[in-house]
Amino acid sequence: MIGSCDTWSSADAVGTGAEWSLRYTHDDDFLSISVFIPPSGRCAEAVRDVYAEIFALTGWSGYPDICRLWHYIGDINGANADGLETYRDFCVGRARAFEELRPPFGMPAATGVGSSGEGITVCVLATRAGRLTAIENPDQVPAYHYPTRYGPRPPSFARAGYLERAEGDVLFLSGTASIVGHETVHVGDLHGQLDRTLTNIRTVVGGPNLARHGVDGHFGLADFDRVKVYVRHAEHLPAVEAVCRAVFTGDPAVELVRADLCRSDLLVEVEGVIAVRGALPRVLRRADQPDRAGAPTLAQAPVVSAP
Ligand SMILES: O=C(O)C1=C[C@@H](O)[C@H](O)C=C1
Ligand SMILES: CC(=O)C(=O)O
Repeated sequence: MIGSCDTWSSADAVGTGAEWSLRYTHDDDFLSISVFIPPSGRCAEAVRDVYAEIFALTGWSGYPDICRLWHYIGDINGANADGLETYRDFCVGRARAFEELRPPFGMPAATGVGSSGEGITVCVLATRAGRLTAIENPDQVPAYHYPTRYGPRPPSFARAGYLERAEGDVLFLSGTASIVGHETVHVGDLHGQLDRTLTNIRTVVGGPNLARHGVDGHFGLADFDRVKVYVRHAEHLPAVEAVCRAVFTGDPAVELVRADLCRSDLLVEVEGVIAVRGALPRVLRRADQPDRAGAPTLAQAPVVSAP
């Protein structure tokens, strides 16, 4: 299973290019970046440096707001050369980038899961149009405030991001799991973790929570246009798929993949996207989801292939 990012093949891509270690594609509204960090004994410094490149590119390219990131981390629960879990090493580098470089946007929506390949693949979606609001969940401690029992530096992401734009708003839901406060709940219980994950999602996208963030909207599981589910154990995939297809009833493109997760006691994680008033932006559609005009599109959402 290799973490990878789709790159655009759509004829609508305005441009593609490479800068430093980054590859990018952009259209009128979005900049899509992908970068691979080769495996090493420790990753924090390389992660910090790659994030510095990402912040620089989004800055001078005129797409200043990072609205979504995906991180596919080889051996995510393994130990680095110092015995620190790889994910925690990754979080140290990312936190340093945010603290030292202070990007102009709020904490972005993100996903951080395992990849059975080596190294770290980072995919970024940035925009220049619209107003981006970071969304938190009142039932969860913001990840960037997690205590040090989860690592020397906390993860740097928001529970969701809400992008208000003239063409139609977009809600980006971060990878969401069975965490209440800052603790994993229902350890060892797949259905308990899935139920809590779905409850967290309903809370994040519900009207009262969005209103607390100054966003006018009320959504539920049936409003999702795309859902991606990461499941730690392959034998759990059928049961998780049955539940997800029963609750995400808005005919979304539900994808399930086997993947390790950022905490060794997590069994399942769900991310998604909601298009508000209109179609999903082309960059967010799956390759097999032609747009209404029938033109093929290639979504930015990365592909984490099953083993
Ligand atoms: O570290 C992240 O960016 C992250 C990890 C998981 O909690 C989940 O995938 C969301 C984001
Ligand atoms: C671990 C996880 O999913 C979170 O921090 O939200």
